[in-house]
Amino acid sequence: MGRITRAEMIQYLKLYFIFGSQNTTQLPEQVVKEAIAGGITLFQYREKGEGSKAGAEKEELARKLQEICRQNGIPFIVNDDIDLAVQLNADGLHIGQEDIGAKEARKMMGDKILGVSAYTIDEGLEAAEDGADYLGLGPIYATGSKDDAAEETGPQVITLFRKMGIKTPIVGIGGIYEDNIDEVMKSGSDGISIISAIASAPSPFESARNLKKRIENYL
Ligand SMILES: C=C1C=NC(C(F)(F)F)=NC1=N
Ligand SMILES: [Mg+2]
Repeated sequence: MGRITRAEMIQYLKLYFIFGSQNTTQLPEQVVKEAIAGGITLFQYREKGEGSKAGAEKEELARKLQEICRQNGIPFIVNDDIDLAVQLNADGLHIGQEDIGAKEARKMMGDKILGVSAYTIDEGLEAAEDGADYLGLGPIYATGSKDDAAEETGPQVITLFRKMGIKTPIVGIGGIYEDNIDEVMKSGSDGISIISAIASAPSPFESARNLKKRIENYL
C-alpha cells in the first residue's frame, strides 16, 4: 500500500469535517451521516473538551462513526489519541504539538495518514521532515471549537508557508465557513477543516452541501 500520495491527500483535504459528541446536541451518528451525504471528503473524530466522552463510551462512539465512514468510503482519522487510533486500525491520526511527536507517531502508525498541527514555520518544516502527510494551520479565524486556541493567524499564514517552499498538503482550520472559504483557498490552502459550521448547523446536510458547492471551484 505505502504512504498516501500528495495528490490523493490533497483530494481528501478538500472538505475535512472534524467532530466529537461535544460539538452537537443531536445524535452524533446522525450528524456524521448527514455530513457525509452533504459531501465531506475526510472525517476526524475529535472527542475533546467540555462534555466530551472518555474511555469505553469514547471507544464505542468511535467504532460507530468509523463504521459509518467505512460504509461510505470516507477515511476515518482519530485526533490526539494514538492508542485509540491503533486499537481501531483507524485510517490515520492527527496530532498537535503537545501530543506525541510526529516521528514516534509515524513509527506507530506505519503508512497510515498522519496529520500535524503547526503554528510556526519551524513546526511545519519539522513535521514534514518527520513524516506528516498534511499540516493543519490555524486557527485562521476566531474559533469557538477550541478553548485553548492560539491567537488567530489569518489566511496569510498559509501564504507564508507556501512562500517558504513548504509543499506538504495544507488544510486551514478555525472559524471557517461559507463566506471566508474563498479567502482561505486563495491563500494556497489545499482544503478547509470545519467543525461548528457543519456540527452546529440546523441541517448538517445542507451546510456540508453548501460548503462543498463552494469548494468545488477549487477541485
Ligand atoms: C487542532 C487541530 C488542527 N488542525 C486539524 C486539521 F484540520 F485536521 F489539520 N485538526 C485538529 N484537531
Ligand atoms: Mg491535540
